[in-house]
Amino acid sequence: MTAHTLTSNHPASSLAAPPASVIAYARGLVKTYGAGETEVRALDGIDVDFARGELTAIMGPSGSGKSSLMHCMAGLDTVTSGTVVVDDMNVGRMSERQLTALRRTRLGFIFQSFNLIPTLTAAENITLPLDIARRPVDRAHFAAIVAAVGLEDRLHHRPSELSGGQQQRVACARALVARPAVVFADEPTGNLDSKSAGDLLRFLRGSVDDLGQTVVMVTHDARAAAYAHRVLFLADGRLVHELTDPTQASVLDVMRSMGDETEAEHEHDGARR
Ligand SMILES: Nc1ncnc2c1ncn2[C@@H]1O[C@H](COP(=O)(O)OP(=O)(O)OP(=O)(O)O)[C@@H](O)[C@H]1O
Repeated sequence: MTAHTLTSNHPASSLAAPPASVIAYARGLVKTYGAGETEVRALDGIDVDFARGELTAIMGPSGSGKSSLMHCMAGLDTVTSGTVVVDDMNVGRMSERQLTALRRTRLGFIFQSFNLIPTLTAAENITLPLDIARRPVDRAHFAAIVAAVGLEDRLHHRPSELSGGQQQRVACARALVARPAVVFADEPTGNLDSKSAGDLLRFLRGSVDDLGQTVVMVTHDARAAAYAHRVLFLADGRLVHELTDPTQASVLDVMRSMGDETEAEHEHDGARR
């Protein structure tokens, strides 16, 4: 395990070009909501690199900017200032049409609430991004992903006929089927029991280790973060800490040192259950 406090929120590092192993990065990323007295600075000058073929977790107290960072990186929200590059594309300079195309063809998404189409079967939900983009389905890749998430005998079921864990595995398969450059997962285990959460996290980590996928995951859960190669910690819209090869204990230690006692104690109780 390696831990260090980050000091990269300064202008000089904004000029540093990332190495080729970086698939997505932000430089001087600022995101504000509202204006005048009601302005909220959700991201306060973030410099960050996301390595190709790694699972990166983003943690931090409620309101620290985790979702804002993910949404800006994924072209789901506009950037106030700074640069965001994903898969060699400057997300901040793209039109809404280009962003839609980027999200459909180069990015995968997994949300806490699964976001499946209720009238489609599991198989149809999984291939939806390719069908919308009118791209052919690589049947061998489809079969490999479906087998990896253990959904072979559920492909013809609709979401209402699946458990929460199975629905999230469908969402995972959907995120991976188009071989995206990056999968963004926002609290993917937030609605799952601990067994289903463990299954999903093992699968996500496996997609990185076995398929070379890149995954960026926002989570409150120290157990989930321990599946990552690297954990980034946000506070007040800044990157304040980073762990490589984290364990649940090392993540909880950082959360406590950041004063995130409530979350840390909650996680500790959860770990004992
Ligand atoms: N659409 C919005 N309009 C106004 N303020 C917003 C909006 N979205 C986020 N914020 C504010 O920006 C800050 C960062 O929010 P963000 O959702 O990114 O934090 P978070 O770390 O993901 O929080 P949580 O863990 O509670 O989901 C918060 O102060 C939040 O209230």
